[in-house]
Amino acid sequence: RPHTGKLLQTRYINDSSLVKDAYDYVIVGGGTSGLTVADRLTEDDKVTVLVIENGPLPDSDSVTEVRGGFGGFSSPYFYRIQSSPQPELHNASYPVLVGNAVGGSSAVNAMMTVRGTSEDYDRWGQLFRGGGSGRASPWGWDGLLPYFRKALTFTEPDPAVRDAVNITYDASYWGNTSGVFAGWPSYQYPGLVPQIEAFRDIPGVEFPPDSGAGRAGVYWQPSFMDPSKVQRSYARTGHYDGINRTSYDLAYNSKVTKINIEDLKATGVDFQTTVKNATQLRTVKAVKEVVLAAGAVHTPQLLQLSGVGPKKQLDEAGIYTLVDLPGVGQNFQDHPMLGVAIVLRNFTVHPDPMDLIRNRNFSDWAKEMWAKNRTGPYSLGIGNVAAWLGMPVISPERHETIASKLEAQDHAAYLPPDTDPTVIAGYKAQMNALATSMRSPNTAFYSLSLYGSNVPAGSTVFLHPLSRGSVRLNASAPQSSEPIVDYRTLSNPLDLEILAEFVRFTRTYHFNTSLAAYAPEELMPGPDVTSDSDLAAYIRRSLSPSEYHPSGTAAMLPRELGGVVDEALKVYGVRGLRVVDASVMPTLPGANTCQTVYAIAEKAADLIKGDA
Ligand SMILES: Cc1cc2nc3c(=O)[nH]c(=O)nc-3n(C[C@H](O)[C@H](O)[C@H](O)COP(=O)(O)OP(=O)(O)OC[C@H]3O[C@@H](n4cnc5c(N)ncnc54)[C@H](O)[C@@H]3O)c2cc1C
Repeated sequence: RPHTGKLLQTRYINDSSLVKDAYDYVIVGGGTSGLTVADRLTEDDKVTVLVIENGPLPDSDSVTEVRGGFGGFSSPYFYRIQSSPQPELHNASYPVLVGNAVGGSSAVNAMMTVRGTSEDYDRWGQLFRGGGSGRASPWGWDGLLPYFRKALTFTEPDPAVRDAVNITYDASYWGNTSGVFAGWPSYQYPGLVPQIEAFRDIPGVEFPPDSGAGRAGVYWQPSFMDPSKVQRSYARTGHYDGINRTSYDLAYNSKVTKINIEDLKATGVDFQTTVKNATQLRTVKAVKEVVLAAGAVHTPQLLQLSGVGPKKQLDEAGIYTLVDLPGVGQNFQDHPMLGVAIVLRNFTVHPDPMDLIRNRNFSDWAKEMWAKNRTGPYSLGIGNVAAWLGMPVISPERHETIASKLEAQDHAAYLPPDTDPTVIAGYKAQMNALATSMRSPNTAFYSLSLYGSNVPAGSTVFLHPLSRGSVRLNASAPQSSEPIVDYRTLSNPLDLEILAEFVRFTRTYHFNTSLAAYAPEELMPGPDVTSDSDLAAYIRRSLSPSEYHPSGTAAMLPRELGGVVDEALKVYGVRGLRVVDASVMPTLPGANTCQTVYAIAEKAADLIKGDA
């Protein structure tokens, strides 16, 4: 057999002949959620699990390095997918970034570790309870908080850095039992302090005690970083490497092509492994369950390829429909980003991030600190402080009007004409829930990360967009091509009105607070761009549809609301099949998605164990 002893020892498999015929659970996708669930299930040594991962096993500093956070678009560990042209954005097409490696998107993300507010998760429960209290739901804030705690091991920041810039946190919102770490860099820029303080001049802005408190406001958040190694901490390091269990196999460079479903029960999967340009085809059986963890772009693709999805679309692709489930691939959501650039001409707080380039003494010191003991500015990722604010704070004057307009909309008009009535009903329920959230200060719609330089802020992020996109098979080559990803950005025109309020609020933050003393000057969109129509034109030119948080395409919703999975994450109409990844989020959380994915996966593992 063409394998090496080394591979057997580490239990990473890249030769499918080493895969056994059957496992208790077959997990599709060795990413953030897949490895978390696999680790937890194999804590019982009688349980056998195979994880099948399409991507390679990276051995690269580009994955582990924390410096700067997001490593750019050119990583070899992304799928190569371009969105369909976006009609509301001058028909531009955008890269759809998702990780393609052991560790999935957790291996390539920007390492910001945040969770949404309590209302974000209570809303999930409400959608199952006709708008009633979501708090009582297993997926409400109270139901999820134990899993947020379980998902990460929190470590405290260095006291000197903490005191220098007033980092606040409350460890009671965190846990210490996971192999995935939430850590802190050993350096922060001093300019962050006045930039945080300026928010005190804005009515309604709160300063919650911790990023994990479930409350909107301005707060510090850790990074997905192993503080002792000062390296990325992710699903692979936390839930696979170093875990010595012979019951836990991981086949990489291996693509699942189909879920096998017999008599409406998932019995296993077909997959192909690429070894030295040769392709091996295999089938493996799942004695108990097949668990989908392929992410929000590929999980719906795989369901559709296996005959579970909207019948009309499957017919077009020549795929026999086993279960007509109209919600599969619908309800696609991501966080759009809009640049607003305002420079503070008199801001002279140093060192600042530009000094790494401009100031020789500072950059020499930074290099020395890093070389000596991995401390200093090079231990900083994308940043650790941001504002997460609700619409009553962002737009005290207009939010009520926008919420009322949302309730009065003919919601079907903003989905494609052939949308199934159940999916429309789900969209309406979501929009009504979001109209309520728009009136609450504790659902963050807007976020702005701070960097401590004379251009204080990054892009504004739209945390609860109203537009919904889709992921569907490419009917001309369903098996061999990537799915068609359509963000449908700005398809609900109220999104434009909300984004215009974001620009106006970002101006307020720079010009009407203590930052005004630093001589702000607006570079983008520019001081003359003030009317609704000029702002809309700017937004259409500048908006990016994605912060790389694809979600919602196998939504946990009642079936009559276009749902794909129930509250136990089981796919409607098929036994022995669950989804455990970002696809199940019915609405996005008002936060980057990775921490929520870990919490969903931790909870999923308990649900699966409970049924075994
Ligand atoms: C560039 C980037 C930056 C980001 N920054 C942040 C951030 O700073 N903070 C944050 O909280 N979130 C961030 N995110 C989002 C976050 O990382 C994701 O939401 C989360 O990791 C998704 O987890 P998942 O389990 O749903 O999917 P993934 O982790 O993507 O895992 C899916 C896995 O399934 C595999 N797969 C797919 N199809 C198949 C198949 N047919 N057969 C076998 N395997 C398959 C994939 O290769 C992949 O490894 C970022 C994401 C990206 C891409």
